[in-house]
Amino acid sequence: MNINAHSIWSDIQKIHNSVPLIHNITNYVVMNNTANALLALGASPVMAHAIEEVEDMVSIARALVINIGTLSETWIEAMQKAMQKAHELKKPIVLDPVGAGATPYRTATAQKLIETINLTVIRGNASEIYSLVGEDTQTKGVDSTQQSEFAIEAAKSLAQRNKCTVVISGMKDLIVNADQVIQIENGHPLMAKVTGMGCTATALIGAFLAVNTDAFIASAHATAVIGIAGEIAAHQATGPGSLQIHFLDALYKLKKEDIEEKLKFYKI
Ligand SMILES: Nc1ncnc2c1ncn2[C@@H]1O[C@H](COP(=O)(O)OP(=O)(O)OP(=O)(O)O)[C@@H](O)[C@H]1O
Ligand SMILES: Cc1ncsc1CCO
Ligand SMILES: [Mg+2]
Repeated sequence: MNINAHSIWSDIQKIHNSVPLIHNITNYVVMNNTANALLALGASPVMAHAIEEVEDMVSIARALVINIGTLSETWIEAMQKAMQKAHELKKPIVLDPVGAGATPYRTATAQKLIETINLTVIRGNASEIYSLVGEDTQTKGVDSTQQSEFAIEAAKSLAQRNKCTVVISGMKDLIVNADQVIQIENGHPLMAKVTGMGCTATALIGAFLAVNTDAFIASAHATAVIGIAGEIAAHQATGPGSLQIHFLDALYKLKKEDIEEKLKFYKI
């Protein structure tokens, strides 16, 4: 399977034209960042975690984004309820296992959510993905202690076992399913100095899943777009503060020519 500027642009246009509602159950830290990124991309975000409304919200949404960044018991219940409804209605679900591998509670919760139903995509950094297959690793809070390649076998087995796509983010981004791997080399180190860039990648994957039923390609497209927008933003920014602002503007103003010029990916 291949991705190119044309296939990425075609998905972006579908997002612009259909403005898909993306239901996010996400953490307090990044709610504002990920909602703004979804808007800049052309999607329509809503953050809703009350157990009383998650089924109704997911029923009108085109994709569900689950993020365990600031979890507690009632949130987990709401996540499971939303996931079950999404599954019933055949809507795509993307999980961000934030901090899995940092505490047993986070690792066990992420694993429990994965077992709840078949997810469409799981995206995390290398430490988080590695921890999901029961391997002992130390995630440093929400940050990875490993390079992306470290988690590739874990990602493959996770993808195979759960019939899903797995995205490992970091300096290199790896898009993994049972029988193929794409490496995307867009992005900039300054992105790791802004909280929630990974959570933003997960939310954008949600938007691409809403318009593209091929989860592997949709994930690769979203990952390339965040990397390219991050690269453009980093060249204009003087530090993490201005990077955030420039990132939203770059995402909003992204052109097909930018993708043609900057897209860097390899099949491995
Ligand atoms: N050193 C780097 N070089 C290039 N891009 C990077 C680098 N580090 C992170 N990125 C990019 O930043 C984005 C977030 O990836 P990262 O692995 O930092 O997520 P994360 O650890 O889940 O972050 P968070 O928990 O803060 O949301 C990805 O798009 C990734 O490609
Ligand atoms: C810093 C932080 N802590 C919990 S969630 C979050 C956002 C980045 O993952
Ligand atoms: Mg993360």
